[in-house]
Amino acid sequence: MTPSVPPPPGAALHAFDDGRIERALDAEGHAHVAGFIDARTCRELAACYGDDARFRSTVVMARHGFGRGEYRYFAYPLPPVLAQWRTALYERLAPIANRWHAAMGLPADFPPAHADFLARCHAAGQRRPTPLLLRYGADDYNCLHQDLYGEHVFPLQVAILLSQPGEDFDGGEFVLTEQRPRMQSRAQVVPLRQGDAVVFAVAQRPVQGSRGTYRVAMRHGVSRVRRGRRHTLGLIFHDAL
Ligand SMILES: O=C(O)CCC(=O)C(=O)O
Ligand SMILES: [Fe+2]
Repeated sequence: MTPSVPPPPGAALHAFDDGRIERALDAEGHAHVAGFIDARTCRELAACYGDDARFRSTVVMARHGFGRGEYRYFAYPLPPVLAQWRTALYERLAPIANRWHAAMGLPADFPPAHADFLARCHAAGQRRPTPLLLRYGADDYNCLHQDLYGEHVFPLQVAILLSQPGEDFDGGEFVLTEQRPRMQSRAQVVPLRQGDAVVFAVAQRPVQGSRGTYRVAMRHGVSRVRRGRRHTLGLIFHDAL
């Protein structure tokens, strides 16, 4: 595929253009992109957490039974680099999203440009931006969940680890579970390092079985942080009601 949106600064988009991400997504429902952004960019993004003017809302997870820790949703306009990454990543993931939806018997009509998909979200009342920064301290964790915010759902999302395991924090592993029909859940840990991204299914993915394709339900979360401070950036492609 020749992307029409050039790679934005600071992110290793080439990893998306050689088919490796697509093959991993098809096989496992997630793809680990090592070294997606550099350590300096990680530190700059994590440092934004305290900048109130950038955010539309703050969620204290314990208040909602979501876990322990905090996250903040960015306000529009997004910081330019996030807007560029969101646009460029969407364009690379939309063909995969369409193929997955077709395989699952769902509408496979995600437009090639993110602006057109956002216009669809906004017309349905999903107008609030969903990119977020998460912050965890010792004993914090994120319960298994699905980031669904309305009728319009783009089936893939991206998380980027901004802190360095073993230095900034211990524990706090990124966990994915999948549940096949009539089977117990299977967990996978993605061993992210600082600056790594994980692309993963928001809620479900197609799996090819001997009797055709079936849907597997996916959830993600974070195990307990044992020490230190952990920051993550989340990029979700649908907006929220
Ligand atoms: O902190 C994490 O690694 C998980 C973040 C998350 O739930 C998300 O980006 O949707
Ligand atoms: Fe999430």
